[in-house]
Amino acid sequence: MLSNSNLEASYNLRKDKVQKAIRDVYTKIGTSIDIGELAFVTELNVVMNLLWGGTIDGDDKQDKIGAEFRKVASKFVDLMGKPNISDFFSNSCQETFRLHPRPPLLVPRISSQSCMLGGYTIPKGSRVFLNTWSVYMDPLVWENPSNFNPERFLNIDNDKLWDYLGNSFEYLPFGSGRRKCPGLHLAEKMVMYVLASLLHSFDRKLPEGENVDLSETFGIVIRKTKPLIAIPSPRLSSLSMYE
Ligand code: HEM
Repeated sequence: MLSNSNLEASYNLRKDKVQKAIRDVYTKIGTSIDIGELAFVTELNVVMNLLWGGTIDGDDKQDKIGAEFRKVASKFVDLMGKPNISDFFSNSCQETFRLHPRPPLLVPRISSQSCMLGGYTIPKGSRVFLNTWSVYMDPLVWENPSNFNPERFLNIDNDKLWDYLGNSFEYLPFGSGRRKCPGLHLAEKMVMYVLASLLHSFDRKLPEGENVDLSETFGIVIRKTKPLIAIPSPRLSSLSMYE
């Protein structure tokens, strides 16, 4: 829309609007004029004319520009209504916590009284391990559970609150109840902040001949079997921005 050729094509329109502004000012000689408002209104008039097109009689080019502007503007409005990159980023963290939970089992609990759970009797005093990893990999709970799909957390069609507070039993990356992770708010912010800062500040590549290997080794916490080694290079325009 604002390419040189399009601006060139709208030269007559711009000239008209500026001339009109000059004429207006001329009629107000000797009085005070708000220059900022004048410039703003003139620019707005040009844009509005481009937006609705066909301002200059019989000039096809103007119609084309108007149509193009409308297309761009409607795409923009459409985009504004959609979840943005920051949603996608936090959804990516949520999905990472699901697909790669740090502790596969929550802290063990002891049942304070006998109860029935999923058709099983849990006698009073039993030590209970909650295997959240197997919940996250259960196709009855998560569609295509082994796929990395941040969009599943977008909450568009479902009323689930996918937060970290431990209220949805399908998703407990920081546990639930009185023994849930006391570091959750710190961890939530730091993971996002550190990851976003790294992505913003550096490009990265793998060492020669290496591939990304996501295999994991089970334990009290799940670890990557092979550490991820990446070679960073600066992305920001000036080295002083890293100080
Ligand atoms: C991404 C980072 C982290 C994850 C995914 C995570 C996850 C968890 C999980 C699942 C539990 C078990 C909760 C339960 O059984 O209900 C837990 C417990 C715990 N976490 Fe974290 N955690 C993280 C970071 C932290 C940090 C930063 C701290 C401290 C500053 C912390 C301190 C603790 C402690 C002390 C417990 C034991 C709580 C208890 O048994 O009462 N964690 N964490």
